[in-house]
Amino acid sequence: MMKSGTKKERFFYPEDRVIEKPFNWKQLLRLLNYLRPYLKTLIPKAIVAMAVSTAVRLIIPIIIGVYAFDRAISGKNYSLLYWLVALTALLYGLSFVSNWYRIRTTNQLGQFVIHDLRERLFNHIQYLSHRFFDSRSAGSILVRVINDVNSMQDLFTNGVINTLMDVVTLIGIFVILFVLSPPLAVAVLLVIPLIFFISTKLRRSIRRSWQKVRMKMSKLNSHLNESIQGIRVTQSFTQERENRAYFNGVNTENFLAWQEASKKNAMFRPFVDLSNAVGSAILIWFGVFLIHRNSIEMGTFVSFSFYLGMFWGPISRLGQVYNQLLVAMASSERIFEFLDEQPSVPNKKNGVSMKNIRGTIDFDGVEFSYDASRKALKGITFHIPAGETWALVGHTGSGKTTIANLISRFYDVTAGHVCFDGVDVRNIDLRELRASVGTVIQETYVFSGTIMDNIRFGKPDASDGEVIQAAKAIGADAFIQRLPDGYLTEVEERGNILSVGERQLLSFARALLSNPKILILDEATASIDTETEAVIQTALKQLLEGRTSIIIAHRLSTIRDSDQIVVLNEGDIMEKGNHQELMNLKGRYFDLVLSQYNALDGVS
Ligand SMILES: Nc1ncnc2c1ncn2[C@@H]1O[C@H](COP(=O)(O)OP(=O)(O)OP(=O)(O)O)[C@@H](O)[C@H]1O
Repeated sequence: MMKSGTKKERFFYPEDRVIEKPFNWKQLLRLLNYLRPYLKTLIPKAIVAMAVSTAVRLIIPIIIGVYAFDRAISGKNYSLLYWLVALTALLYGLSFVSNWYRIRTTNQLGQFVIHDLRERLFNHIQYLSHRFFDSRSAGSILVRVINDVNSMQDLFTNGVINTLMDVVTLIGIFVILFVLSPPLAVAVLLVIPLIFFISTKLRRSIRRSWQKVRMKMSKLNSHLNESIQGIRVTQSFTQERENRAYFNGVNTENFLAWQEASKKNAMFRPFVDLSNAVGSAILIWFGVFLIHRNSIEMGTFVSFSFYLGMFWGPISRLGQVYNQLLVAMASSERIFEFLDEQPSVPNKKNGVSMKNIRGTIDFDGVEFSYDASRKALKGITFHIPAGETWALVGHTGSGKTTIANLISRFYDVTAGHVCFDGVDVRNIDLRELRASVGTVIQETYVFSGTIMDNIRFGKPDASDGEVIQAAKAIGADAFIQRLPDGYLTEVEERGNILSVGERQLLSFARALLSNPKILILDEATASIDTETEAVIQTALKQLLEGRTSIIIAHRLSTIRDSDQIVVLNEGDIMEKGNHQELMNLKGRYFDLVLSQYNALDGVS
């Protein structure tokens, strides 16, 4: 029987996301900086709207209590009462408009800030180097750009302006209560600690429980996603039962977390009612006592009951803002961590222009390590004259792709130099460098869009005619014509409707159209059948014409005509020469060729 520990490892989804972080002033200021573009536009509008609605809310209880009750009704001054009713209606109207305007502007403000932040984050991530993506899954990056940014929406929409409004309202209420009747004010304020407890402690505990539910839910999602994506492998290895057991486990965890959260949630409303009841009891008991003693008038009592109802909202929201802040601290820390990440391959300011590159490539004592523990390249030196085609061969893991990665400067060398036309790639403008190097890799990425768009990817201004010409030259036209809408067929992300070989042809056409001076074909013909290969061998000749090319291939038949073949072994060059020279040498290359022919003989 399989040990449960092994089982857990198979489906491991880290729950490393800390939901809350302690309050940090510096980080808050950095966050608030995102409000800066709106300091002269939306923020003043929101503040004016907020001030008007707060003032109206504070005034109305006095008009009703002190003026309507004590002056107009007690004094039987009915014309005053009519005026007061009209005034109150007007003020409520004003409050309605200003509130609507405040909510609209604060929502806009929140959306703008989130939009800016997300745009900035995405832009920044786009320019980060391969090393960054090596150590992170696409999912974890996605979570930061979507969820972490989203979780700050509340803070920017409701947090900033509403906090100001709530603070002003609370101070206003306190001042008015103490002016109206200090003893009754003290008595009524006794309820505040209870409200505070509910709105912070209880609410936070409820919120954490819901967060736990969300985390379990996301674990469930991850597993579901993996299960569906890998269903073919699961079924072929008959692992459905294992899968189901794990899914049931996570599903139950999710259910239990939900049960706990809803139990706590159920306590919230009764506690709110309790605090209202306690407040009203104090007001009635002590208020009536004070009326009896003629210390306050009826109107003051009425105003107090209005204000008592107004406590709950601001205090509760202020408690919530604090919680929002703690969540924003955690999310913003993760966002800033990405924003502070500098590309490990920096673009040099005023780098050398490569617009008229000839295309010589030099490796001079190049060493490279992906991680400190082992070297992927151990001192490689070669000189590729412009326009030549070189092939890299060698066992899996011998460093072929690494050489290609260094030519495109996806990584920087650990020691030595990589030069184009004698200029170290670190001194060349990165955009121009990458524009000069075209790469066709085995796992061609197909973007959602039409076939036409996908070929046009490397040269967005190419005309339809140019695209079709490139596809024809590479022998891709035939299969494209067979698709339902030809060049206008929509291919989903990752191009599931295309075979691996077809995707490969697409990327050849893409490379031909972008017309790079240096071309790297990394195992590019591996998934193409021999018949198609014959077609594209001819096309390849055209593709390689006038460019410096590096072909990485396991299938040695594709590289026979290369000017030079470099045989790599564990990050070192073992042999170098053209096909005939290396065959005469009867060394590693000879063995490789022989073993491939023997394998083919065995098949036939
Ligand atoms: N992103 C990476 N992070 C860490 N190590 C890596 C990374 N990419 C490759 N390696 C390691 O570097 C070594 C060289 O890998 P490279 O991809 O250059 O081999 P290759 O000759 O192209 O192999 P293949 O023929 O299988 O494509 C291997 O040992 C590999 O495990």
